[in-house]
Amino acid sequence: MNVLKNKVNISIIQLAGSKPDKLSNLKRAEDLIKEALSKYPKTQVVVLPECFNAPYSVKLFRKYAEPIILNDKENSPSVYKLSELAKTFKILLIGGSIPEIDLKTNKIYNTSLVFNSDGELIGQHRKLHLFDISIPNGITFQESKTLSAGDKLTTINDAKTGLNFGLGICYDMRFPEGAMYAARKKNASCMIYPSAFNTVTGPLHWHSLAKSRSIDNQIYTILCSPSRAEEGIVDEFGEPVYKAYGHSIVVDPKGGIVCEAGENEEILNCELDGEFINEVRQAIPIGFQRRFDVYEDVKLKE
Ligand SMILES: NC(=O)CCC(=O)C(=O)O
Repeated sequence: MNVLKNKVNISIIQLAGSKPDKLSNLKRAEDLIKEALSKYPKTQVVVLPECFNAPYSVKLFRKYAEPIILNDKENSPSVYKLSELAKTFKILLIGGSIPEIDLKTNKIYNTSLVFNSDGELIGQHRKLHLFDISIPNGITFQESKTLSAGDKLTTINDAKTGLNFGLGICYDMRFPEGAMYAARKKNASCMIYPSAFNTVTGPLHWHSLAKSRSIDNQIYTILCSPSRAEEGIVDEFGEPVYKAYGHSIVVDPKGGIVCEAGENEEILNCELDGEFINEVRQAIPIGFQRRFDVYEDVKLKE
């Protein structure tokens, strides 16, 4: 089965660590999308990082959260802006993630929204695995202090670009099942993870995780990070709250790095090639060689 018919051109935007002013974060995203399209006019898909519109801070998620209401510039400025950008620039926009408030339950989520080139919301993913870790002398972060977890895996098939992909947010990439589900059950050609690793776990696992998700499933893996400002991501008082790793990256279905950013703001661009996925799958045919007769208990149910 052809997993991706035509090549798809994608730009990954490593935006500056999100500042306390939401509207200026949205403006920065707009400016860099414009720049991406002028540098890479073939761009069909644009990806932004996790929590690109607000400081990535457990204490601040609620303050910055907005409901997902379409066409409501006042109450949902980020949703409005993402839709407008997708439509204006005629792109499939993976809008990083934003803190979302569900007005019915008052719960807060870390949510990624996807808009097609008509500005229509065609998918949304609430971070499924909350980033709760505590590494002695390293980093402690407890998203679950203020966030609730989503309860669905997300795959999105965009008819206009032909891109069928799985969507996760950052820590979700540590759980291989989401990528397995997208690739094996939904025939996705890539996994896209708006992310914000940090300077402790980034050097440890970032590249290995991207390569693992690709090699296991013979798909592309795309990780989009904020850039690493020297002072880190700061709150409204200028206090550092998080230091993002940077190194946004695209890994191909064979596990090779297609492109990788450094630590500063940067735009990556590459093509996703379905033919290459087919070649890798023919050369190393693990898709047909799985022994579910032996490990039935970990089989994804048909
Ligand atoms: N924003 C996140 O989910 C960070 C995940 C992370 O750094 C990790 O090591 O996993």
